[in-house]
Amino acid sequence: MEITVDQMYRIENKGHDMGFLKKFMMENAGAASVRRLVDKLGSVESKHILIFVGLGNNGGDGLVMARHLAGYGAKVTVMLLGTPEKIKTEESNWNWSILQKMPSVKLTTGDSFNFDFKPDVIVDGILGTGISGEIREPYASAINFINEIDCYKFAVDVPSGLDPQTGETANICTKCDMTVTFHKMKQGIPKRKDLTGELYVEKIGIPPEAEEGIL
Ligand SMILES: NC(=O)C1=CN([C@@H]2O[C@H](COP(=O)(O)OP(=O)(O)OC[C@H]3O[C@@H](n4cnc5c(N)ncnc54)[C@H](O)[C@@H]3O)[C@@H](O)[C@H]2O)[C@H](O)CC1
Ligand SMILES: [K+]
Repeated sequence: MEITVDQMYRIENKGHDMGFLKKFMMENAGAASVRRLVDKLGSVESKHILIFVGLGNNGGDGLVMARHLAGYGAKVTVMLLGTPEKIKTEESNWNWSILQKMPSVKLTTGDSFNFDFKPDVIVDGILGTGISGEIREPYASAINFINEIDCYKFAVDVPSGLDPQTGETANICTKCDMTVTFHKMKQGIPKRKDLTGELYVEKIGIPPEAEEGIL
């Protein structure tokens, strides 16, 4: 069953109000994404993984992935597209503060993408269901950078720039090899397999009762 983006937000909020907090949904989203990635690649040990994170909860899922991937022995670099004070939600902030205590993960911020390594994998945690309008900077430059590099590309929830409701793209959009979306498929995503690559839906622990009155 495919659902709308509006239904997804309402289910998420209802689950949160039931006490299954968004930070737990985010944890499960990031963990499920890493499991899919590790299943696909076999091992990520010693692989250079570059994770682009936006300031919303799509970025928060990317921060969770950074912690899990470090646990699998990957060399993880996080590129936060903005300054830490601008991180929008409590759950993303919480995950950022954990990474600040983890020297195994390199944290970078800003809009200059001069890395001293060639990534084996890029994780796109820039924009998810919160996208609106044309892509603004520095997100636009990050999306262009991702599309110009030759490596394996993983999209968190939806390739950034793709509207998960309509399947239409903004001015630019990442082209990925795998996309993992959460809870249930959103209507626009499967229309664009050319951008998502392999597409999976993962449960993130939201009680089915949170759908009552919404689906
Ligand atoms: N489905 C679930 O139950 C869960 C989903 N999770 C993840 O959360 C994101 C949605 O998070 P949200 O904070 O609502 O939105 P985004 O991260 O997509 O974007 C937020 C932020 O981005 C800015 N923005 C919007 N449009 C543009 C644009 N065109 N150019 C530049 N910047 C833009 C704007 O400021 C927004 O505030 C979902 O996709 C999942 O990945 C949860 O982690 C767990 C539960
Ligand atoms: K994304």
